[in-house]
Amino acid sequence: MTKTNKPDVKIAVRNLNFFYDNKQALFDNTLDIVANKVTAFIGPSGCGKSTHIRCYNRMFSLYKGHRGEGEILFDGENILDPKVPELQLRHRVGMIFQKPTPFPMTVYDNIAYGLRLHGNYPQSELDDRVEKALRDGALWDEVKDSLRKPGTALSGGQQQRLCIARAIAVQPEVILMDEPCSALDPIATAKIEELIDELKKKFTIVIVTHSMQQAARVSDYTAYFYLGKLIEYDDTQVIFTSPQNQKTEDYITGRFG
Ligand SMILES: Nc1ncnc2c1ncn2[C@@H]1O[C@H](COP(=O)(O)OP(=O)(O)OP(=O)(O)O)[C@@H](O)[C@H]1O
Repeated sequence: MTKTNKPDVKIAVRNLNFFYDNKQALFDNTLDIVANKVTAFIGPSGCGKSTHIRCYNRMFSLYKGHRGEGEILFDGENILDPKVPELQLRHRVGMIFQKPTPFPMTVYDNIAYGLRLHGNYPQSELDDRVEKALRDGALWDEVKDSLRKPGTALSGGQQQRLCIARAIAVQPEVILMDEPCSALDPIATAKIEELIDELKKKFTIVIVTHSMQQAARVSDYTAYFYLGKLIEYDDTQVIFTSPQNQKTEDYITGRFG
């Protein structure tokens, strides 16, 4: 099922096809990402989940020969159009990767980096914004006495929350998360999941996950991909309790994949 005509659609994807040179990786993907909700992308390895979300910030444009066709309407504007400036797009769409990627600098500077890039704040305001981002990233209490330590000295789970805090510091509208917990233990994973629940009040979140339990726990909507095609997209509860497509059912019941 494809969700259409929702008043609070943040990203409307229409007939998205994607090519790595001659190899087609996505086929006619059409779906709506609803604002201030969590949408999970699930499916077996290599089915195009990462390829799909990376189109939302046009990350592929870094590579010659990788191209997306169709439309990705972000608040109505087609962000596949090269006329939409990349810097502006990456400001609006934050991204969290599988492995935490703190910059090789202090905890403070990890957050301040993007703020300095996008604004010219006096020191006291910069301090306030860094603190707010770390609070919103559920990390402040753990790092407030070690802001001058390297970000890379934090634990894996803390590093991932640092990356989330860094992403939200510049106040994006959408946060993409590509398997954000796959390198984390269950306790660190639980903290990120709690945080996701909190963040959706302010941001629209799209998460790629290999864990169906995680998709069921954190998301409002779930999209099932297979071989680059969007097979089914619906309320998470529907996908996990009464999927309409046999392929989805086979996947979520573990008969396949
Ligand atoms: N840089 C690339 N060059 C060529 N083909 C690629 C490239 N990246 C991905 N692919 C191919 O595109 C298809 C979709 O890959 P993608 O990484 O999007 O899938 P995925 O569902 O996110 O997989 P996983 O769950 O393993 O991360 C696969 O067939 C993959 O081999």
